[in-house]
Amino acid sequence: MPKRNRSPPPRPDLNLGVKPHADASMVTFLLQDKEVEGLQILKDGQWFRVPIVPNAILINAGDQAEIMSNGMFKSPVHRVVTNSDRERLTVVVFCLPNSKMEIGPVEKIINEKRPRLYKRIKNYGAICYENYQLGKRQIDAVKI
Ligand SMILES: O=C(O)CCC(=O)C(=O)O
Ligand SMILES: [Fe+2]
Repeated sequence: MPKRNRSPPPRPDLNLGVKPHADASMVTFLLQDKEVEGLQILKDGQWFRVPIVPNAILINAGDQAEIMSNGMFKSPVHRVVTNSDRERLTVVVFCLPNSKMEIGPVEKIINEKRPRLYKRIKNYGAICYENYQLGKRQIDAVKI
C-alpha cells in the first residue's frame, strides 16, 4: 500500500504534518525527502529527530510486528513536524497481511516467562482506524 506524504510549508494559522501515531502495518518502508527533515520518534517520553540518510530506505516495525512478536519488536510512536519554509516529500510503503487473515503472537515464543500480551485479531487496520480517530494508541485495543 504505497502512500506519498507531502507536507507543504505551513501557514501560521495551519499546523500541517502527521500527528503522533504508530503504523498499523507489519513493516513500513520509508524513503525520506532528500533535504527536508521532519520525522521524529518518541522514546522514553522524548522526541528524537530521524536524520536524513540520502537514498536510504528506513524500515520501521509496525503494530502487527509488535503483536506477532509478542512485544519483542516495538512499533515506535512517531510524528512529522513541518518545516517553516520548505515543502517535504516522502514515499511510504506499508506492508500488511490480508485483512481476512487472523494474526496474533506466534505460539512458539509464548511461555511462562513471556505470557501472551495480545489477542488474536483480524483486520487490524479497521481497529486502528477507529482508535486513531479517538486519539488513542491503537495497539492498546488488542492488549490482553
Ligand atoms: O513522512 C514521513 O516521514 C513519515 C510518515 C508517516 O509516519 C506515515 O505516513 O505513517
Ligand atoms: Fe507512520
